[in-house]
Amino acid sequence: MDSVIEDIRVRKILDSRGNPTLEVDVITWNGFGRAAAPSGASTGVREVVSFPTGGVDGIIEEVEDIISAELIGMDAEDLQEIDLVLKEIDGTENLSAIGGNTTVAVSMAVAKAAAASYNLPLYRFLGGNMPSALPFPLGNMINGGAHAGKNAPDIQEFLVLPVGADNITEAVFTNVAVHRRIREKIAAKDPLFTGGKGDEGGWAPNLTNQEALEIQATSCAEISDETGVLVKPCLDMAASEFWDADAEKYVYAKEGVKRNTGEQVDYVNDIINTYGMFYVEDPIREGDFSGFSELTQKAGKNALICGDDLFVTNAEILAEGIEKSAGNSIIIKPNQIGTLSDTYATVNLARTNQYVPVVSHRSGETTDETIAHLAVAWSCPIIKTGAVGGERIAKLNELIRIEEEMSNPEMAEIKW
Ligand SMILES: C=C(OP(=O)(O)O)C(=O)O
Ligand SMILES: [Mg+2]
Repeated sequence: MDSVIEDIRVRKILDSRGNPTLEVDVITWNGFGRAAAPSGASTGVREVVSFPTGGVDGIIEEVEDIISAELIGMDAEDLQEIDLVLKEIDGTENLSAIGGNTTVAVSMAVAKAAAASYNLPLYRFLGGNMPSALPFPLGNMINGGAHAGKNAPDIQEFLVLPVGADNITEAVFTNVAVHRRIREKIAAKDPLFTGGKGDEGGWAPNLTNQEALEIQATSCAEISDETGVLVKPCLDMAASEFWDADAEKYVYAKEGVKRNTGEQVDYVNDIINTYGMFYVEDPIREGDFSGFSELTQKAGKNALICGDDLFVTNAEILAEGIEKSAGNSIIIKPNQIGTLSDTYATVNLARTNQYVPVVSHRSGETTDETIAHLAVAWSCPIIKTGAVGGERIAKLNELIRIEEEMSNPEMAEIKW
């Protein structure tokens, strides 16, 4: 009774790039949940469709009525059933009728309303009896590729992971210390650097990939020494973005270098060994399971080889990856698959096969903090959600609050 849905509101709001997105309110007899959908710039081709043709404006008039007609009167606790109804309302394989961003915002708002109906925080409602592990924050330091201007590096994200942090506060402030140090080093190298940032709050400098790698590595080493908290360099290469399908080469425009798949595998393996990379996401283009598998064989003991565009949070595609030993980690973005139930199924499959699940933001975000709760509830040991910027710190600060609330908090164990 407490969690029976009484009303649903859908509105158009801004995301961090200034694009429209959807926010959904779900009101139950004794609770309220609000969630908003993010959006990607370097999206995987097998993701569900965010919005149908016409975007948010094309659906905003009718979608509230369509969803309300089915969901009002249902119990928000029955999340799996509600997710099935959402998929039925859409009626397509890839959620292209009402959009995966619509379904995911409703799905998350329903879960939050159910939790609120019983006065529970979302991480406890979903995670059961008192989860106590906090994820390590994978913080974005330098932006390139589709997330920055044309003079920035080809590699999309230079990230860091404070693996030596004892608690979440120490972890997020260590990341910020590296972020500041990196700015100083960029400015020392390029007197014209304006301090401009990319979509996820990392610096957007006029540097080659090589220069950015050096600055990232030395900043990590210096901050590790100064703070005593070991912080490791990581990357999201988003390699599909610079794969030339006709030439069958990875095109590094900044350096004027082209690499075939074998050369790309060797290049990434060298980077992992040279800089002690802890984590490399999408080092190989989407669809190339064998390239992923070759790199995982070479480097997978030393580093996490993570699939984002490769897996698109889809359990069926992950199953194919597991069978082919492609990667040892997976990015988890709820709006790539469209509902919380399907997101959870993918996390579960990953965990039972020793793939490290990394809950992630999108490059276009809102101040919605839901993913912080998902990472804790589902024991995902890493969360990728930037280091600075209002829409990024919304999640990081929520983790600080969650840690404060726990009776015996500890940092998660990252093992594979
Ligand atoms: C967060 C990412 O970017 P986007 O949201 O643009 O896919 C990513 O590629 O991991
Ligand atoms: Mg990615």
